Amino acid sequence: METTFRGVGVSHGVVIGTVRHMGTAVLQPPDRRIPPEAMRGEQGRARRAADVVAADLTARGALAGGEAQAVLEAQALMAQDPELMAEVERRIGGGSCAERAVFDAFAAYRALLAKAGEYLAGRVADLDDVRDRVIARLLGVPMPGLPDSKEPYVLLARDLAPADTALLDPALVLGFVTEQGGPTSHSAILARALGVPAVVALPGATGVAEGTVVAVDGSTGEVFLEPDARKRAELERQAAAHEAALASASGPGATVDGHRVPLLANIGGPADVPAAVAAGVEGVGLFRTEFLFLDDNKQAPSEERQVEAYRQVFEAFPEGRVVVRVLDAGADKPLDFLTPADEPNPALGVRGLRTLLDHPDVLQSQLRALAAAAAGLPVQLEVMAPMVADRADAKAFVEACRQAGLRAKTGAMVEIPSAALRARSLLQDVEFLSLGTNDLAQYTFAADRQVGALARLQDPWQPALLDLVAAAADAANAEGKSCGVCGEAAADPLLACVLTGLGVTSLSMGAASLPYVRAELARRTLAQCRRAAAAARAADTAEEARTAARTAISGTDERVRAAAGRR
Ligand SMILES: C=C(OP(=O)(O)O)C(=O)O
Ligand SMILES: [Mg+2]
Repeated sequence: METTFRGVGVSHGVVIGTVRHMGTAVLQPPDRRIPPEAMRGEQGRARRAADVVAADLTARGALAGGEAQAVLEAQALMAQDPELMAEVERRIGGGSCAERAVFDAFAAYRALLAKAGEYLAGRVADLDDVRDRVIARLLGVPMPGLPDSKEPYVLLARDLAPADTALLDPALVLGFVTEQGGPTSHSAILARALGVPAVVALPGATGVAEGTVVAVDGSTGEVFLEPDARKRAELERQAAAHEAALASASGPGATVDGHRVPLLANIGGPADVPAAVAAGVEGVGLFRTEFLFLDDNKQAPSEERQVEAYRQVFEAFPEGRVVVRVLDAGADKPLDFLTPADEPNPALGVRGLRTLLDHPDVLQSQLRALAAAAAGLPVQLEVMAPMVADRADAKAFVEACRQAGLRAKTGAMVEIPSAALRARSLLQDVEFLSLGTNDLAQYTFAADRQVGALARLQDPWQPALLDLVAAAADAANAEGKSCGVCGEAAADPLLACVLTGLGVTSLSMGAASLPYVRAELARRTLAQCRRAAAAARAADTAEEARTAARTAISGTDERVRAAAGRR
Protein backbone atom coordinates (compact mmCIF):
# COMPACT_ATOMS: atom_id res chain seq x y z
CA MET A 1 0.00 0.00 0.00
CA GLU A 2 1.20 3.49 -0.80
CA THR A 3 2.45 5.53 2.17
CA THR A 4 3.26 9.23 2.12
CA PHE A 5 5.82 11.06 4.25
CA ARG A 6 6.41 14.76 4.33
CA GLY A 7 9.69 16.57 4.95
CA VAL A 8 10.96 19.88 3.63
CA GLY A 9 11.28 20.08 -0.16
CA VAL A 10 14.51 21.89 -0.96
CA SER A 11 15.23 21.19 -4.61
CA HIS A 12 12.50 21.12 -7.25
CA GLY A 13 11.38 18.31 -9.47
CA VAL A 14 9.90 14.86 -9.13
CA VAL A 15 11.81 11.63 -9.40
CA ILE A 16 10.88 7.97 -9.00
CA GLY A 17 13.60 5.49 -8.16
CA THR A 18 14.89 2.72 -5.94
CA VAL A 19 16.23 3.52 -2.49
CA ARG A 20 19.89 2.98 -1.65
CA HIS A 21 21.23 3.89 1.78
CA MET A 22 24.29 5.86 2.62
CA GLY A 23 26.20 3.39 4.79
CA THR A 24 27.51 4.65 8.11
CA ALA A 25 30.90 3.67 9.53
CA VAL A 26 30.73 0.64 11.78
CA LEU A 27 30.91 1.31 15.49
CA GLN A 28 32.79 -1.00 17.83
CA PRO A 29 30.96 -4.39 17.63
CA PRO A 30 30.06 -5.98 20.99
CA ASP A 31 32.41 -8.67 22.30
CA ARG A 32 29.97 -11.57 21.89
CA ARG A 33 31.57 -14.80 23.19
CA ILE A 34 31.14 -18.01 21.21
CA PRO A 35 31.30 -21.65 22.41
CA PRO A 36 34.27 -23.86 21.28
CA GLU A 37 32.10 -25.92 18.92
CA ALA A 38 31.13 -22.76 16.94
CA MET A 39 34.72 -21.58 16.40
CA ARG A 40 35.49 -23.29 13.09
CA GLY A 41 32.22 -22.06 11.58
CA GLU A 42 32.94 -18.55 12.82
CA GLN A 43 36.46 -18.62 11.33
CA GLY A 44 34.97 -19.68 7.98
CA ARG A 45 32.44 -16.85 8.18
CA ALA A 46 35.24 -14.30 8.74
CA ARG A 47 37.31 -15.68 5.82
CA ARG A 48 34.33 -15.64 3.47
CA ALA A 49 33.45 -12.05 4.40
CA ALA A 50 37.05 -10.94 3.75
CA ASP A 51 37.06 -12.79 0.40
CA VAL A 52 33.80 -11.16 -0.73
CA VAL A 53 35.06 -7.70 0.25
CA ALA A 54 38.38 -8.30 -1.58
CA ALA A 55 36.58 -9.48 -4.73
CA ASP A 56 34.26 -6.48 -4.60
CA LEU A 57 37.16 -4.03 -4.19
CA THR A 58 39.04 -5.65 -7.11
CA ALA A 59 35.94 -5.47 -9.33
CA ARG A 60 35.36 -1.81 -8.47
CA GLY A 61 39.05 -1.11 -9.20
CA ALA A 62 38.77 -2.69 -12.65
CA LEU A 63 35.75 -0.51 -13.34
CA ALA A 64 37.42 2.70 -12.13
CA GLY A 65 40.84 2.14 -13.77
CA GLY A 66 43.80 4.51 -13.31
CA GLU A 67 45.05 5.51 -9.89
CA ALA A 68 41.82 4.45 -8.19
CA GLN A 69 42.42 0.89 -9.41
CA ALA A 70 45.84 0.75 -7.72
CA VAL A 71 44.35 1.98 -4.42
CA LEU A 72 41.41 -0.44 -4.51
CA GLU A 73 43.66 -3.39 -5.38
CA ALA A 74 45.95 -2.54 -2.49
CA GLN A 75 42.87 -2.54 -0.24
CA ALA A 76 41.79 -5.93 -1.63
CA LEU A 77 45.21 -7.29 -0.65
CA MET A 78 44.80 -5.89 2.86
CA ALA A 79 41.46 -7.70 3.20
CA GLN A 80 43.20 -11.01 2.49
CA ASP A 81 46.54 -10.35 4.19
CA PRO A 82 47.58 -13.80 5.53
CA GLU A 83 49.02 -12.43 8.81
CA LEU A 84 45.96 -10.33 9.46
CA MET A 85 43.62 -13.26 8.75
CA ALA A 86 45.74 -15.51 11.01
CA GLU A 87 45.32 -12.96 13.79
CA VAL A 88 41.54 -12.86 13.20
CA GLU A 89 41.36 -16.68 13.43
CA ARG A 90 43.53 -16.69 16.57
CA ARG A 91 41.14 -14.27 18.26
CA ILE A 92 38.11 -16.34 17.24
CA GLY A 93 39.97 -19.36 18.68
CA GLY A 94 40.13 -17.36 21.91
CA GLY A 95 36.30 -17.10 21.98
CA SER A 96 35.60 -13.81 20.16
CA CYS A 97 32.82 -13.62 17.58
CA ALA A 98 33.96 -12.92 14.00
CA GLU A 99 32.97 -9.20 13.98
CA ARG A 100 34.84 -8.48 17.19
CA ALA A 101 37.88 -10.54 16.16
CA VAL A 102 38.12 -8.56 12.90
CA PHE A 103 37.76 -5.28 14.79
CA ASP A 104 40.51 -6.16 17.33
CA ALA A 105 42.93 -7.72 14.81
CA PHE A 106 42.67 -4.66 12.52
CA ALA A 107 43.18 -2.37 15.54
CA ALA A 108 46.49 -4.08 16.37
CA TYR A 109 47.63 -3.85 12.73
CA ARG A 110 46.47 -0.26 12.54
CA ALA A 111 48.61 0.74 15.52
CA LEU A 112 51.67 -0.76 13.78
CA LEU A 113 50.95 1.15 10.56
CA ALA A 114 50.30 4.41 12.36
CA LYS A 115 53.70 4.19 14.06
CA ALA A 116 55.50 3.30 10.84
CA GLY A 117 56.03 6.75 9.37
CA GLU A 118 54.29 8.93 6.90
CA TYR A 119 53.65 6.68 3.91
CA LEU A 120 52.27 3.73 5.84
CA ALA A 121 50.42 5.99 8.26
CA GLY A 122 48.63 7.46 5.24
CA ARG A 123 47.21 4.01 4.56
CA VAL A 124 45.48 3.80 7.94
CA ALA A 125 42.31 5.31 6.46
CA ASP A 126 42.31 2.64 3.71
CA LEU A 127 42.73 -0.07 6.34
CA ASP A 128 39.84 1.35 8.40
CA ASP A 129 37.66 1.29 5.30
CA VAL A 130 38.51 -2.40 4.69
CA ARG A 131 37.75 -3.20 8.34
CA ASP A 132 34.38 -1.41 8.17
CA ARG A 133 33.50 -3.26 4.96
CA VAL A 134 34.33 -6.71 6.37
CA ILE A 135 32.39 -5.99 9.57
CA ALA A 136 29.42 -4.58 7.61
CA ARG A 137 29.39 -7.76 5.55
CA LEU A 138 29.45 -9.91 8.71
CA LEU A 139 26.65 -7.89 10.29
CA GLY A 140 24.59 -7.79 7.08
CA VAL A 141 24.33 -3.96 7.12
CA PRO A 142 25.00 -1.57 4.18
CA MET A 143 28.65 -0.89 3.31
CA PRO A 144 29.93 2.44 4.68
CA GLY A 145 29.96 5.49 2.42
CA LEU A 146 28.12 5.96 -0.83
CA PRO A 147 26.38 2.84 -2.13
CA ASP A 148 28.22 0.78 -4.73
CA SER A 149 25.68 0.84 -7.51
CA LYS A 150 25.85 0.87 -11.25
CA GLU A 151 22.13 1.65 -11.47
CA PRO A 152 20.76 5.12 -10.72
CA TYR A 153 19.16 5.39 -7.26
CA VAL A 154 17.52 7.70 -4.72
CA LEU A 155 19.99 8.24 -1.87
CA LEU A 156 18.73 8.05 1.71
CA ALA A 157 20.94 9.32 4.52
CA ARG A 158 20.82 10.77 8.01
CA ASP A 159 22.64 13.79 6.62
CA LEU A 160 25.27 14.42 3.99
CA ALA A 161 28.61 15.91 4.96
CA PRO A 162 30.47 18.00 2.37
CA ALA A 163 33.08 15.21 2.15
CA ASP A 164 30.40 12.69 1.14
CA THR A 165 28.75 14.98 -1.33
CA ALA A 166 32.02 15.74 -3.11
CA LEU A 167 32.01 12.11 -4.29
CA LEU A 168 28.40 12.03 -5.49
CA ASP A 169 28.05 11.05 -9.11
CA PRO A 170 25.21 13.14 -10.57
CA ALA A 171 24.65 10.46 -13.22
CA LEU A 172 23.78 7.92 -10.51
CA VAL A 173 22.04 9.97 -7.82
CA LEU A 174 18.50 10.66 -9.03
CA GLY A 175 17.60 12.60 -5.90
CA PHE A 176 18.03 12.45 -2.16
CA VAL A 177 16.18 12.36 1.10
CA THR A 178 17.78 13.08 4.47
CA GLU A 179 16.57 12.80 8.03
CA GLN A 180 18.42 15.90 9.14
CA GLY A 181 19.39 19.22 7.60
CA GLY A 182 17.22 22.26 7.04
CA PRO A 183 16.43 24.28 3.91
CA THR A 184 19.77 26.08 4.17
CA SER A 185 21.93 23.08 5.11
CA HIS A 186 24.78 21.74 3.01
CA SER A 187 22.63 18.88 1.70
CA ALA A 188 20.00 21.30 0.44
CA ILE A 189 22.45 23.68 -1.21
CA LEU A 190 24.22 20.74 -2.86
CA ALA A 191 20.98 19.24 -4.18
CA ARG A 192 20.13 22.51 -5.85
CA ALA A 193 23.63 22.75 -7.30
CA LEU A 194 23.29 19.23 -8.74
CA GLY A 195 19.79 20.02 -9.97
CA VAL A 196 18.27 16.85 -8.45
CA PRO A 197 15.03 16.76 -6.42
CA ALA A 198 15.61 16.57 -2.67
CA VAL A 199 13.70 16.45 0.59
CA VAL A 200 15.39 17.10 3.94
CA ALA A 201 14.32 17.01 7.61
CA LEU A 202 12.23 13.87 7.13
CA PRO A 203 12.19 12.02 10.46
CA GLY A 204 12.56 8.25 10.08
CA ALA A 205 13.78 8.48 6.47
CA THR A 206 16.56 5.97 7.08
CA GLY A 207 13.96 3.45 8.25
CA VAL A 208 12.76 3.03 4.64
CA ALA A 209 14.12 -0.32 3.46
CA GLU A 210 16.85 -0.57 0.84
CA GLY A 211 15.29 -1.42 -2.54
CA THR A 212 11.94 0.29 -1.84
CA VAL A 213 10.65 2.28 -4.81
CA VAL A 214 9.96 5.89 -3.83
CA ALA A 215 8.70 8.99 -5.57
CA VAL A 216 10.36 12.17 -4.29
CA ASP A 217 8.65 15.51 -4.88
CA GLY A 218 11.28 18.14 -4.14
CA SER A 219 8.77 20.97 -4.45
CA THR A 220 6.16 19.81 -1.92
CA GLY A 221 8.51 17.79 0.32
CA GLU A 222 6.41 14.65 -0.18
CA VAL A 223 7.93 11.19 -0.43
CA PHE A 224 5.62 8.38 -1.59
CA LEU A 225 6.60 4.78 -0.83
CA GLU A 226 5.78 2.21 -3.51
CA PRO A 227 3.60 4.59 -5.55
CA ASP A 228 0.92 2.72 -7.52
CA ALA A 229 0.42 3.12 -11.26
CA ARG A 230 -2.16 5.88 -10.82
CA LYS A 231 0.12 7.92 -8.54
CA ARG A 232 3.10 7.44 -10.86
CA ALA A 233 1.07 8.60 -13.85
CA GLU A 234 -0.14 11.66 -11.92
CA LEU A 235 3.41 12.60 -10.86
CA GLU A 236 4.76 12.05 -14.35
CA ARG A 237 2.01 14.28 -15.76
CA GLN A 238 2.87 17.02 -13.25
CA ALA A 239 6.58 16.74 -14.04
CA ALA A 240 5.92 16.97 -17.80
CA ALA A 241 3.69 20.05 -17.34
CA HIS A 242 6.44 21.60 -15.27
CA GLU A 243 9.11 20.89 -17.88
CA ALA A 244 6.92 22.44 -20.58
CA ALA A 245 6.43 25.59 -18.47
CA LEU A 246 10.18 25.81 -17.92
CA ALA A 247 10.96 25.46 -21.58
CA SER A 248 8.48 28.20 -22.49
CA ALA A 249 10.18 30.90 -20.39
CA SER A 250 13.47 32.48 -21.38
CA GLY A 251 15.26 35.81 -21.27
CA PRO A 252 15.59 38.32 -18.46
CA GLY A 253 13.50 38.00 -15.30
CA ALA A 254 10.20 39.89 -15.41
CA THR A 255 6.56 39.57 -14.47
CA VAL A 256 4.06 39.04 -17.28
CA ASP A 257 3.27 42.77 -17.23
CA GLY A 258 6.90 43.72 -17.64
CA HIS A 259 8.09 44.53 -14.10
CA ARG A 260 11.81 43.68 -14.31
CA VAL A 261 13.44 41.58 -11.59
CA PRO A 262 16.99 40.69 -12.64
CA LEU A 263 17.77 37.01 -12.00
CA LEU A 264 21.33 36.53 -10.81
CA ALA A 265 23.47 33.57 -9.80
CA ASN A 266 24.96 32.50 -6.49
CA ILE A 267 28.43 31.13 -7.19
CA GLY A 268 31.28 29.82 -5.05
CA GLY A 269 34.05 30.38 -7.60
CA PRO A 270 35.00 30.14 -11.28
CA ALA A 271 33.91 26.47 -11.40
CA ASP A 272 30.25 27.49 -11.00
CA VAL A 273 30.35 29.98 -13.86
CA PRO A 274 29.54 27.65 -16.82
CA ALA A 275 26.26 26.41 -15.24
CA ALA A 276 25.28 30.00 -14.42
CA VAL A 277 25.96 31.18 -17.96
CA ALA A 278 24.06 28.19 -19.40
CA ALA A 279 21.04 29.07 -17.23
CA GLY A 280 21.03 32.55 -18.80
CA VAL A 281 21.70 34.51 -15.62
CA GLU A 282 21.90 38.27 -15.86
CA GLY A 283 24.96 38.48 -13.62
CA VAL A 284 26.15 37.28 -10.24
CA GLY A 285 24.22 38.31 -7.14
CA LEU A 286 26.41 36.51 -4.62
CA PHE A 287 30.00 35.45 -5.21
CA ARG A 288 30.95 33.59 -2.02
CA THR A 289 34.71 34.11 -1.82
CA GLU A 290 35.32 31.67 1.02
CA PHE A 291 36.30 28.89 -1.42
CA LEU A 292 39.66 30.57 -2.01
CA PHE A 293 40.41 30.75 1.69
CA LEU A 294 39.29 27.24 2.63
CA ASP A 295 42.22 25.56 0.82
CA ASP A 296 44.72 26.67 3.40
CA ASN A 297 43.54 27.03 6.96
CA LYS A 298 46.79 28.70 8.06
CA GLN A 299 46.97 31.85 5.97
CA ALA A 300 45.09 33.98 3.45
CA PRO A 301 45.70 33.24 -0.26
CA SER A 302 48.19 35.56 -1.94
CA GLU A 303 46.84 38.69 -3.59
CA GLU A 304 47.98 37.34 -6.99
CA ARG A 305 45.98 34.12 -6.54
CA GLN A 306 42.94 36.10 -5.58
CA VAL A 307 43.28 38.44 -8.57
CA GLU A 308 43.45 35.45 -10.91
CA ALA A 309 40.29 33.80 -9.50
CA TYR A 310 38.26 37.02 -9.39
CA ARG A 311 39.31 37.98 -12.91
CA GLN A 312 38.15 34.62 -14.29
CA VAL A 313 34.69 35.34 -12.94
CA PHE A 314 34.60 38.98 -14.07
CA GLU A 315 35.63 38.04 -17.60
CA ALA A 316 32.68 35.65 -17.85
CA PHE A 317 30.21 38.52 -17.34
CA PRO A 318 31.38 41.33 -19.57
CA GLU A 319 29.28 44.35 -18.75
CA GLY A 320 27.22 42.23 -16.37
CA ARG A 321 26.72 42.90 -12.70
CA VAL A 322 28.89 40.88 -10.31
CA VAL A 323 28.27 41.23 -6.58
CA VAL A 324 31.21 39.95 -4.59
CA ARG A 325 30.87 39.21 -0.91
CA VAL A 326 34.09 39.70 1.02
CA LEU A 327 35.26 36.79 3.14
CA ASP A 328 32.60 35.42 5.51
CA ALA A 329 34.72 33.40 7.94
CA GLY A 330 33.54 32.04 11.29
CA ALA A 331 30.56 30.02 12.62
CA ASP A 332 29.87 27.30 9.99
CA LYS A 333 32.95 28.37 7.96
CA PRO A 334 35.76 28.64 10.54
CA LEU A 335 39.33 29.42 9.49
CA ASP A 336 42.12 28.52 11.93
CA PHE A 337 44.09 31.69 11.34
CA LEU A 338 41.12 34.02 11.79
CA THR A 339 38.41 32.41 13.90
CA PRO A 340 38.78 32.38 17.70
CA ALA A 341 38.83 28.73 18.84
CA ASP A 342 37.23 29.30 22.22
CA GLU A 343 33.93 30.97 21.41
CA PRO A 344 31.05 29.47 23.37
CA ASN A 345 28.61 30.25 20.56
CA PRO A 346 30.37 30.84 17.23
CA ALA A 347 27.23 31.86 15.29
CA LEU A 348 26.92 34.78 17.72
CA GLY A 349 30.64 35.40 17.83
CA VAL A 350 33.33 37.01 15.75
CA ARG A 351 32.35 36.11 12.18
CA GLY A 352 31.82 37.82 8.83
CA LEU A 353 32.63 41.54 8.82
CA ARG A 354 33.53 41.38 12.52
CA THR A 355 36.43 39.06 11.68
CA LEU A 356 37.60 41.31 8.86
CA LEU A 357 37.51 44.45 11.00
CA ASP A 358 39.72 42.61 13.51
CA HIS A 359 42.10 41.65 10.66
CA PRO A 360 42.24 44.76 8.44
CA ASP A 361 45.27 43.38 6.56
CA VAL A 362 43.15 40.46 5.24
CA LEU A 363 40.30 42.79 4.25
CA GLN A 364 42.60 45.30 2.57
CA SER A 365 44.37 42.58 0.63
CA GLN A 366 41.06 41.17 -0.63
CA LEU A 367 39.73 44.60 -1.63
CA ARG A 368 42.99 45.44 -3.45
CA ALA A 369 42.80 42.12 -5.29
CA LEU A 370 39.21 42.87 -6.35
CA ALA A 371 40.22 46.32 -7.62
CA ALA A 372 43.14 44.86 -9.58
CA ALA A 373 41.01 42.06 -11.04
CA ALA A 374 38.36 44.48 -12.30
CA ALA A 375 40.87 46.97 -13.72
CA GLY A 376 40.26 47.57 -17.44
CA LEU A 377 37.16 45.32 -17.56
CA PRO A 378 33.67 46.67 -18.26
CA VAL A 379 32.17 44.50 -15.46
CA GLN A 380 29.81 46.30 -13.06
CA LEU A 381 31.51 45.34 -9.82
CA GLU A 382 29.63 45.60 -6.54
CA VAL A 383 31.19 44.57 -3.23
CA MET A 384 29.29 43.77 -0.06
CA ALA A 385 30.05 42.84 3.52
CA PRO A 386 28.48 39.88 5.36
CA MET A 387 26.97 40.21 8.84
CA VAL A 388 26.58 43.98 9.00
CA ALA A 389 24.87 44.81 12.31
CA ASP A 390 24.58 48.60 12.33
CA ARG A 391 25.61 51.85 10.71
CA ALA A 392 29.04 51.80 12.36
CA ASP A 393 29.72 48.48 10.60
CA ALA A 394 28.47 49.86 7.27
CA LYS A 395 30.62 52.99 7.64
CA ALA A 396 33.72 50.95 8.52
CA PHE A 397 33.27 48.76 5.45
CA VAL A 398 32.75 51.68 3.07
CA GLU A 399 35.83 53.37 4.55
CA ALA A 400 37.91 50.18 4.05
CA CYS A 401 36.83 50.05 0.38
CA ARG A 402 37.82 53.69 -0.07
CA GLN A 403 41.22 53.07 1.56
CA ALA A 404 41.89 50.16 -0.82
CA GLY A 405 41.15 52.43 -3.80
CA LEU A 406 38.26 50.23 -4.88
CA ARG A 407 35.93 51.83 -7.39
CA ALA A 408 32.81 49.72 -6.98
CA LYS A 409 29.36 50.07 -5.48
CA THR A 410 29.50 49.12 -1.80
CA GLY A 411 26.72 47.24 -0.08
CA ALA A 412 25.64 45.55 3.12
CA MET A 413 24.15 42.12 3.55
CA VAL A 414 21.05 42.13 5.70
CA GLU A 415 21.44 38.98 7.78
CA ILE A 416 20.89 40.31 11.28
CA PRO A 417 17.46 41.62 12.33
CA SER A 418 19.02 44.91 13.53
CA ALA A 419 20.19 45.60 9.96
CA ALA A 420 16.69 45.09 8.57
CA LEU A 421 15.06 47.20 11.25
CA ARG A 422 17.54 50.05 10.73
CA ALA A 423 18.08 49.59 6.99
CA ARG A 424 17.48 53.25 6.29
CA SER A 425 20.33 54.18 8.58
CA LEU A 426 22.73 51.72 6.85
CA LEU A 427 21.71 53.17 3.49
CA GLN A 428 23.15 56.53 4.52
CA ASP A 429 26.54 54.88 3.92
CA VAL A 430 26.09 51.92 1.58
CA GLU A 431 24.67 52.00 -1.94
CA PHE A 432 22.71 48.75 -1.90
CA LEU A 433 21.36 46.00 0.34
CA SER A 434 21.29 42.25 -0.19
CA LEU A 435 19.13 40.07 2.05
CA GLY A 436 20.87 36.91 3.26
CA THR A 437 17.69 35.14 4.29
CA ASN A 438 19.53 32.00 5.50
CA ASP A 439 21.25 33.82 8.32
CA LEU A 440 18.40 36.29 8.75
CA ALA A 441 16.11 33.34 9.58
CA GLN A 442 18.72 31.85 11.91
CA TYR A 443 19.05 35.08 13.88
CA THR A 444 15.37 36.06 13.81
CA PHE A 445 14.25 32.76 15.29
CA ALA A 446 17.37 31.96 17.36
CA ALA A 447 17.44 28.68 15.42
CA ASP A 448 20.83 27.31 14.36
CA ARG A 449 20.67 26.74 10.60
CA GLN A 450 22.70 23.56 10.95
CA VAL A 451 20.17 21.86 13.23
CA GLY A 452 17.59 19.88 11.24
CA ALA A 453 15.24 19.60 14.22
CA LEU A 454 14.66 23.36 13.93
CA ALA A 455 13.72 23.30 10.23
CA ARG A 456 10.27 24.73 11.02
CA LEU A 457 11.90 27.92 12.31
CA GLN A 458 14.32 28.22 9.40
CA ASP A 459 11.49 28.12 6.89
CA PRO A 460 11.83 31.32 4.84
CA TRP A 461 8.04 31.54 4.60
CA GLN A 462 7.87 32.52 8.28
CA PRO A 463 5.82 35.75 8.34
CA ALA A 464 8.28 37.40 10.77
CA LEU A 465 11.04 36.93 8.23
CA LEU A 466 8.82 38.39 5.50
CA ASP A 467 8.19 41.43 7.74
CA LEU A 468 11.95 42.02 7.98
CA VAL A 469 12.35 41.62 4.21
CA ALA A 470 9.59 44.21 3.73
CA ALA A 471 11.28 46.61 6.17
CA ALA A 472 14.58 46.45 4.27
CA ALA A 473 12.94 46.69 0.83
CA ASP A 474 10.79 49.68 1.89
CA ALA A 475 13.85 51.49 3.23
CA ALA A 476 15.80 50.90 0.01
CA ASN A 477 12.85 52.03 -2.04
CA ALA A 478 12.53 55.23 -0.02
CA GLU A 479 16.23 55.93 -0.57
CA GLY A 480 16.06 55.08 -4.30
CA LYS A 481 18.54 52.22 -3.85
CA SER A 482 18.44 48.53 -4.67
CA CYS A 483 17.66 45.66 -2.31
CA GLY A 484 18.14 42.10 -3.63
CA VAL A 485 17.72 38.69 -2.04
CA CYS A 486 20.62 36.23 -2.24
CA GLY A 487 19.57 33.72 0.44
CA GLU A 488 17.93 30.42 -0.46
CA ALA A 489 14.47 32.06 -0.24
CA ALA A 490 15.01 33.45 -3.74
CA ALA A 491 15.20 29.89 -5.15
CA ASP A 492 11.57 29.04 -4.23
CA PRO A 493 9.46 30.12 -7.26
CA LEU A 494 6.33 31.08 -5.35
CA LEU A 495 8.33 32.82 -2.63
CA ALA A 496 10.31 34.64 -5.33
CA CYS A 497 6.99 36.18 -6.48
CA VAL A 498 6.17 37.12 -2.88
CA LEU A 499 9.60 38.74 -2.47
CA THR A 500 8.96 40.68 -5.68
CA GLY A 501 5.64 41.79 -4.24
CA LEU A 502 7.45 42.93 -1.09
CA GLY A 503 9.59 45.23 -3.23
CA VAL A 504 12.92 43.43 -3.60
CA THR A 505 14.71 44.46 -6.76
CA SER A 506 16.70 41.34 -7.78
CA LEU A 507 16.79 37.63 -6.96
CA SER A 508 19.99 35.60 -6.76
CA MET A 509 20.09 31.80 -6.52
CA GLY A 510 21.90 28.62 -7.55
CA ALA A 511 21.78 28.26 -11.34
CA ALA A 512 19.65 25.09 -11.25
CA SER A 513 16.73 26.92 -9.60
CA LEU A 514 16.74 29.84 -12.00
CA PRO A 515 14.52 28.41 -14.79
CA TYR A 516 11.81 27.58 -12.23
CA VAL A 517 11.85 31.08 -10.77
CA ARG A 518 11.91 32.71 -14.20
CA ALA A 519 8.92 30.63 -15.37
CA GLU A 520 6.82 31.37 -12.27
CA LEU A 521 7.53 35.09 -12.37
CA ALA A 522 6.67 35.21 -16.08
CA ARG A 523 3.15 33.90 -15.29
CA ARG A 524 2.31 36.60 -12.72
CA THR A 525 1.61 40.31 -12.71
CA LEU A 526 3.20 42.66 -10.21
CA ALA A 527 -0.27 43.19 -8.69
CA GLN A 528 -0.63 39.43 -8.14
CA CYS A 529 2.80 39.31 -6.52
CA ARG A 530 1.81 42.17 -4.21
CA ARG A 531 -1.45 40.46 -3.28
CA ALA A 532 0.42 37.23 -2.54
CA ALA A 533 2.94 39.16 -0.41
CA ALA A 534 0.18 40.85 1.62
CA ALA A 535 -1.62 37.53 2.12
CA ALA A 536 1.58 35.79 3.27
CA ARG A 537 2.39 38.55 5.75
CA ALA A 538 -1.13 38.40 7.18
CA ALA A 539 -0.67 34.70 8.06
CA ASP A 540 0.57 33.38 11.40
CA THR A 541 2.67 30.42 10.33
CA ALA A 542 4.96 29.54 7.44
CA GLU A 543 2.55 26.87 6.24
CA GLU A 544 -0.40 29.29 6.31
CA ALA A 545 1.69 31.93 4.54
CA ARG A 546 2.50 29.49 1.74
CA THR A 547 -1.16 28.49 1.32
CA ALA A 548 -2.41 32.07 1.51
CA ALA A 549 0.11 33.22 -1.12
CA ARG A 550 -0.81 30.33 -3.42
CA THR A 551 -4.50 31.20 -3.19
CA ALA A 552 -3.98 34.95 -3.55
CA ILE A 553 -1.66 34.68 -6.53
CA SER A 554 -3.83 32.40 -8.57
CA GLY A 555 -6.81 34.80 -8.69
CA THR A 556 -7.23 36.14 -12.22
CA ASP A 557 -6.08 39.59 -12.94
CA GLU A 558 -7.19 42.02 -15.62
CA ARG A 559 -3.62 42.54 -16.73
CA VAL A 560 -2.98 38.79 -17.13
CA ARG A 561 -5.99 38.65 -19.44
CA ALA A 562 -4.78 41.71 -21.31
CA ALA A 563 -1.26 40.28 -21.65
CA ALA A 564 -2.66 36.93 -22.82
CA GLY A 565 -4.87 38.74 -25.36
CA ARG A 566 -1.83 40.49 -26.83
CA ARG A 567 -0.01 37.19 -27.50
C1 LIG B 1 23.35 34.17 1.46
C2 LIG B 1 23.66 33.97 2.74
O1 LIG B 1 24.94 33.71 3.12
P1 LIG B 1 25.50 32.24 3.50
O2 LIG B 1 24.46 31.22 3.17
O3 LIG B 1 26.75 32.08 2.70
O4 LIG B 1 25.76 32.40 4.96
C3 LIG B 1 22.62 33.96 3.78
O5 LIG B 1 22.94 33.90 4.97
O6 LIG B 1 21.43 33.98 3.39
MG1 LIG C 1 24.98 34.36 5.53
